Amino acid sequence: MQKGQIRVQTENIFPIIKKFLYSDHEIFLRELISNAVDATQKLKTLASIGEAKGELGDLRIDVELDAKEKTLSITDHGVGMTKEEVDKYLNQVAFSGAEEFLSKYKDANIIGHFGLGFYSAFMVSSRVEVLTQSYHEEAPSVYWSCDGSPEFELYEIEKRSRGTKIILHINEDSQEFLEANRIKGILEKFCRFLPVPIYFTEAGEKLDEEQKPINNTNPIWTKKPSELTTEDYQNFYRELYPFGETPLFWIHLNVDYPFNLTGILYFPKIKQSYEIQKDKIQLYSNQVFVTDEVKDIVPEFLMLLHGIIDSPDIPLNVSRSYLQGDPNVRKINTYITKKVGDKLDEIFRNDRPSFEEKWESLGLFVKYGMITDDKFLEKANKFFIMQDIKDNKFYTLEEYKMATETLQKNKEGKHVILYTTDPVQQDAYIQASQQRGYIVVKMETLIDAAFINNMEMKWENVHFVRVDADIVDNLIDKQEKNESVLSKEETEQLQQLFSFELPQLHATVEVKGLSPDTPPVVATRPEFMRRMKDMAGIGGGGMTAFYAQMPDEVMLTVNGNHPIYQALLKESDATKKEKQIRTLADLALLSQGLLKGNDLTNFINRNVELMQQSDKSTAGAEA
Ligand SMILES: Nc1ncnc2c1ncn2[C@@H]1O[C@H](COP(=O)(O)OP(=O)(O)OP(=O)(O)O)[C@@H](O)[C@H]1O
Repeated sequence: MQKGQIRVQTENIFPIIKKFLYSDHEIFLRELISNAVDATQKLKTLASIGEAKGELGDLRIDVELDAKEKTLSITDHGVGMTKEEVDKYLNQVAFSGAEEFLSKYKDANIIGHFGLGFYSAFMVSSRVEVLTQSYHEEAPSVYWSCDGSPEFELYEIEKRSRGTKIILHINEDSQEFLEANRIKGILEKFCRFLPVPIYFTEAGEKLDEEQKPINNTNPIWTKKPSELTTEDYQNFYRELYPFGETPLFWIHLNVDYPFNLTGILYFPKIKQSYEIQKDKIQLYSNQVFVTDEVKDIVPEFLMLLHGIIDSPDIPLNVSRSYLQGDPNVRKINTYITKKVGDKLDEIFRNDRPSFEEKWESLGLFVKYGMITDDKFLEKANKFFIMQDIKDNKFYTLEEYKMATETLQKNKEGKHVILYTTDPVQQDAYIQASQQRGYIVVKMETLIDAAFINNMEMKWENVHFVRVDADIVDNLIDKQEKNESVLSKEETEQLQQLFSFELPQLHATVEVKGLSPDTPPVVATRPEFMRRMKDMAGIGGGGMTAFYAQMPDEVMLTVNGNHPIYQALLKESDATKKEKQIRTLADLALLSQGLLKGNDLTNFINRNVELMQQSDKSTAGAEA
């Protein structure tokens, strides 16, 4: 029997491991099962090149819980270890790097706590025993045991069958790991797609002939896309997210150079932007679950996708801040972005109707991507589409520019994209625009305000104008003059009549000669101010908070050419004239949703009164 001291630089590493990984003790099981899987895969490789002889047998891994004995054991039928190997791997290797270990794990924000390996067993055990038989048949079976102090025992034992059994004597602080449900939960989380079948049993439980492994050893992302059907992809999605709706489509990732990455990304169906859940992508490393916090690994805008990424080339034992600078991670980011762009482009070109049908969900990813990622923007410029409110027709940017070339270019030669954020509320303005032959597109989602601001900076020669930002004559700023039929005196008189106080509003009045079929008063809200208020509304920081405090800005354009003023200016009853003027202004405010509370009540009362008066006068005329 060999007794000895484990060679460590730091006297006792275990309390330190415990301290650093306090919240993540459960990963010991992932580490031990990963080792068992590695040992099994190694054996298969050796057998395939003729180095391991004889029957391989059932290469399963068994996790057994004995709550009475307070043990948890993991048994594999892999390569096993000789006595020399146990000495080399379990005694020396893990401990020689104690200092390196400590410096690595000082940063608590480590991605996967990977590479902690066998010694993580001591986080939860008061003693660890190893019984192992190497695939070299002539080598004797060995026993190793250690209680977490640097002392260990190592000796030969009676011949066992090939493989390794690790017995953990669960310590006082870790009794939770003696609960079957806790263990099942951990297995479900980390081992769901491991490539070797894993079985869980409790001591005393009757052995079930039909027992099924807890894992799916052959998840579809490891297969070739050509072998898979639509149904396979949809079923796998359901396996991952049992409550999810059928995804719109998916991308099968598969590269082996210059880095190794496989996986499937799904585009989920989204109806409302507030439904978006980030952190739905799971990161795996050789089929071992690592994390579902993929920030820094996946481009920000693609965090809205669902699915799985499996890459052994993402460094997992480093801190997140380090990860951003990692060249592999940067390449992976670029690759995924490119793949997503290509896929969208492909669907757009091959099946535009289906692309348009999915735009309600897709639009969100695409716009988010265009805002945050210039490489993606380049691609997306070709398949980004906008929908005409009139006939629901979709336009790409180029198509829109072409369709509006003659009517919607302003005096600087910029293309003016007219949009609505609320087709019901802005109906009057939309109709006015459409009468001019303008194309008004929908920009109704939460992301659109930011999107518009961004694209005005990124797209050349494009200017967005909300359909109610100005009177229809001025929406496309062409600097054309409208002649007014009113005399200078009449204009001044009108200006005077409209200059009453509007509480809570900052109103500017202007008398202009518009076409006679334009309403008598049009209320508009200047684009810039309104955007700032919208941004403040969704919590934009900085100056937007200041704009939130400001009263609503409104421009009242009085159409001097409207026939109503001919009669109104001649009205001798001053009160009646005042009331009518006020009502015209209120109607305009009403169409902008700016008439509220007391003003709205006054408006109603005043109108009823006006109607009664005209009733009386007609009644009087009849009498
Ligand atoms: N179940 C096992 N069967 C055979 N060999 C094993 C087994 N478990 C551990 N070993 C040996 O012990 C070595 C050290 O294991 P440990 O888990 O500490 O590190 P590792 O697996 O090499 O790397 P990682 O840091 O990724 O876990 C392994 O490389 C392997 O050679």
